[in-house]
Amino acid sequence: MPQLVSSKNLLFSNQPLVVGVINTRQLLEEFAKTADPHKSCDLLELRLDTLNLAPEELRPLAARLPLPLLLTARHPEEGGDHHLSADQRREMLHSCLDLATLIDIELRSAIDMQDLIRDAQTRGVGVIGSFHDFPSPPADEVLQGSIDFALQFKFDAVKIATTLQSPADLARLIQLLPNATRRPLCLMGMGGLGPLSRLTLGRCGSLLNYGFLGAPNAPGQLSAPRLREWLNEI
Ligand SMILES: O=C1C[C@@](O)(C(=O)O)C[C@@H](O)[C@@H]1O
Repeated sequence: MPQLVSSKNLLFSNQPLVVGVINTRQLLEEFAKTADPHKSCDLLELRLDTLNLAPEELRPLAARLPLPLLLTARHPEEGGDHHLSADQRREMLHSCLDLATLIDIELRSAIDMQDLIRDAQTRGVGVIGSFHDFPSPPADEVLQGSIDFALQFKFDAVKIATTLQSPADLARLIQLLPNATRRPLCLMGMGGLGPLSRLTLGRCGSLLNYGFLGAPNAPGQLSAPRLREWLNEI
């Protein structure tokens, strides 16, 4: 069954949600014209760093997108495009904050971006604290420490994306989920075990599960429609 999630209750969903990534102008234009996108995903992530559009170009298209929006302007050291400075990323997020349901801020930028984080939360925009560790999952203490930091900083959800080298790495992520009672957790693997991890973690309680709409923007992503379909089936 496709899920109809209102912006307000999104972070309280008791079902795994699928995030479709929009990272090209072509996809942005296509989805701005789509009347019924509910089959493929529950919300759309706009990768502002990859799109790198001026607000005058971006806003009219973003305003026509038919699903709740998650805005991301990724830090260059966590996979962000165009080597954007903190000021540029803050400005990108700020210029579209009124259109957002959620924004994603790396935990490493929490202090730099704290005014934006509190501004967003005051306006009812949920803020995800994220951590991307590409080559392999860090030690359990680092994973748990990131979650604890995010909770102390009052992020509304925590997201961790990391390459998985073995099934044991996937098991370590699964074990984090039962501790997530205080805030939603969004966990995903990348690499060869990425697809399996996204299904398993989604079904074990990971809230936001990313899939591609055009071409993958991370190794190990499934397409959003397939992720949606398989999560519904298992
Ligand atoms: O952080 C994430 C997760 C992601 O990297 C993935 O692995 O699907 C895709 C990114 O667009 C998003 O910002």
